[in-house]
Amino acid sequence: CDYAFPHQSDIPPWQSHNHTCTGSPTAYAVRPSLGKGLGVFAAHLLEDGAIIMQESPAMRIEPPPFRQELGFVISELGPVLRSSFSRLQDDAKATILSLTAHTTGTEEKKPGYDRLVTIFRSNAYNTGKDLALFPLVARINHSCRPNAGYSWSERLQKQIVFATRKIQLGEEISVSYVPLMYSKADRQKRLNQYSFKCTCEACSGSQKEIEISDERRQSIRGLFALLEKELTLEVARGVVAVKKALQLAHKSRELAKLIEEESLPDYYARAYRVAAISHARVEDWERATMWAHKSYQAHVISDPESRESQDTAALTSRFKEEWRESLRKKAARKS
Ligand SMILES: C[S@@+](CC[C@H](N)C(=O)[O-])C[C@H]1O[C@@H](n2cnc3c(N)ncnc32)[C@H](O)[C@@H]1O
Repeated sequence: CDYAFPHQSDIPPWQSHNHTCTGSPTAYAVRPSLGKGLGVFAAHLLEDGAIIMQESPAMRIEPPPFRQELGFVISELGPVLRSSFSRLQDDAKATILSLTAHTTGTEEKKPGYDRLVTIFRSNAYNTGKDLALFPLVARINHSCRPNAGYSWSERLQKQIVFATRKIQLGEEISVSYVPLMYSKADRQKRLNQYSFKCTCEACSGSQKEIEISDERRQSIRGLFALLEKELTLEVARGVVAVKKALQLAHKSRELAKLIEEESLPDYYARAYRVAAISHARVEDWERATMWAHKSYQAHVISDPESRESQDTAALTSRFKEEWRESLRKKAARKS
């Protein structure tokens, strides 16, 4: 049972230190997407985990405080944007101004709104502490069942977009703009910021399909809340605690299954980590190792040196060691 979990060789070549290529220029093509303006399409078959884009920000700002309920206050955001924009080279300014400014038709009449604010609001990504514009990534449309994920790489100082399942030649590449653990109606409320009615696969199914999807997403939210509340690396001891931990381990598998069934790649790494720790609590080291490694694989795509990659690599090694030790003890008892 000496399974190999070769962390280093799991690192995609484009993420290795001596790899200088910035991603295949032919992985995607930007062209019109019916009813959505421009979109990004696969220029050849993309395997799960394949890099699609790596892009440096054309503009990056440290935003004013995010106000609960209000979001960013335009009177605070506008001056920061204008000041940062004024310092850019002319070609960067032109690229930014060429991005689509999606408006609701009423807000541009509000004080402080201008084209730059609107462009930022409809195209910017959060990199953790900053807001940034990536002109190519900005052409990727939204789906509530996306086929790609994105992540800010602190090491590369780039936004990475990668396939989260196999993407066929000519298929549109999509990411999610909003948290996906909500019902169609709630997602649409959040998408109002981008002023479009989502017609993705998850939103345009039959009434029955939408109900099933809404229920699944609600269960996913509930399971995360339940399991993350109990997440500890301490092994459960005593009949009652073990019984409860076994139930939670079972629920963690249910969570991973629901997320895979609903195709929500943004949550894979998180759900697999929850499953790993839930199985470690009941000393099911084989499953704990397998889930930890799956979580690591989901994290390492975007940045092998991120805190999350390091954390899940460490968990995998630790659980693998426990697994080996438990097998040794079992063999000793038999002999
Ligand atoms: C970040 S931009 C994406 C690229 C944009 N389509 C373009 O032409 O530049 C976001 C805007 O694209 C459009 N969009 C994105 N996803 C969409 C979807 N699923 N359905 C309809 N429109 C969408 C909306 O107008 C939205 O405000």
